[in-house]
Amino acid sequence: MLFSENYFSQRDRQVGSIEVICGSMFSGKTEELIRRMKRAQFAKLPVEIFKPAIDIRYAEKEVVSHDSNSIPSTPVEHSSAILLLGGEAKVIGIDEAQFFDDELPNVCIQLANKGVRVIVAGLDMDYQGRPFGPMPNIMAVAEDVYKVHAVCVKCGAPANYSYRFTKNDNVVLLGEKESYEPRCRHCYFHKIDE
Ligand SMILES: Nc1ncnc2c1ncn2[C@@H]1O[C@H](COP(=O)(O)OP(=O)(O)O)[C@@H](O)[C@H]1O
Ligand SMILES: Cc1cn([C@H]2C[C@H](O)[C@@H](COP(=O)(O)O)O2)c(=O)[nH]c1=O
Ligand SMILES: [Zn+2]
Repeated sequence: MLFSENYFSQRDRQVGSIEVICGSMFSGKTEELIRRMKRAQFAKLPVEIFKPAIDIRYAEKEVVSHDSNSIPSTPVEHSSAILLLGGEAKVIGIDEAQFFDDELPNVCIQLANKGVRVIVAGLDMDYQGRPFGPMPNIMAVAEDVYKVHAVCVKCGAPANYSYRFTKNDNVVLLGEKESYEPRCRHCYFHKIDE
């Protein structure tokens, strides 16, 4: 059984927790976040989902996967807004966490300490293979870290890296398949057929 489905039955207390879903682009992070949030809704738990306001790729007020699964969400500029807008939610989902500010780990800790199950999805690494934004610090304080993998577009192996082929050095560059592809370690570092 997943840790995430076991969280609220410890001696009749509602126990808060932090779960992280991480991996490269196209690895299924958003689908896994949506799956967990919908299961919480089936359990009739009050839920809220947040995403950074800059992420307007598919929809302004929805979290949308590359496979077009979606769930309503609230865009916020700063992580502190999650504390204000979380209300009475027992389960809080946060997508594209790599784009949030450095306060996000602290926000997650405060929520979990008051009994909220916090589920965070985000890129663990940027296009250069470096830890991305607040993700490493959230992973450090999480009870559970679940790493998912895409399929390497070059060789079909599990992909751990997001390869960017658009010439742009900014760490933040919103995009999809026109700018990025998932690659395994070998195909990422050997830059197969650039
Ligand atoms: N190379 C690939 N490997 C795996 N999934 C891919 C690939 N290219 C497209 N997809 C699609 O992306 C979906 C995952 O989308 P999503 O959950 O939004 O990923 P993430 O949030 O990690 O970017 C898969 O179910 C699949 O339909
Ligand atoms: C690697 C990398 C990605 N981005 C952007 C590109 C997309 O808009 C998101 C990731 O979305 P996904 O749901 O994980 O597919 O992040 C970026 O800005 N910088 C990067 O280095
Ligand atoms: Zn490969």
